[in-house]
Amino acid sequence: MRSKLDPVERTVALAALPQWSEVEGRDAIARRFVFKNFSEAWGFMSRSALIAERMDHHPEWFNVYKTVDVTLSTHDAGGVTHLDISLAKAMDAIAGN
Ligand SMILES: C[C@H](O)[C@H](O)[C@H]1CNC2=NC(N)=NC(=O)C2=N1
Repeated sequence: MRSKLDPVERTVALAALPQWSEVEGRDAIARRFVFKNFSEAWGFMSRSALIAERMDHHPEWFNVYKTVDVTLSTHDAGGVTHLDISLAKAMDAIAGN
């Protein structure tokens, strides 16, 4: 779980996450979530935080009003692992897409 995905695993995993993209110059994936207002954005962050804590795997994120920019990478592994893919899927589900 905490080892980097091989190139084939990575291609397959990212194909299932069309809203996420590779980060330039870093082994990480990122997505922007835009909600109706701050309350919706904060609700998303609260729910995501509970999942992240349960997974012991935490997002890097930046919130301004109704926008949440999320970057996922496994620091221990120095890149994208199955934990990032799982958390990305969970965050998509929480956001409803
Ligand atoms: C001790 C604890 O398990 C580690 O520090 C966990 C916590 N959350 C983490 N989150 C992320 N994104 N990467 C990690 O390597 C990581 N490591």
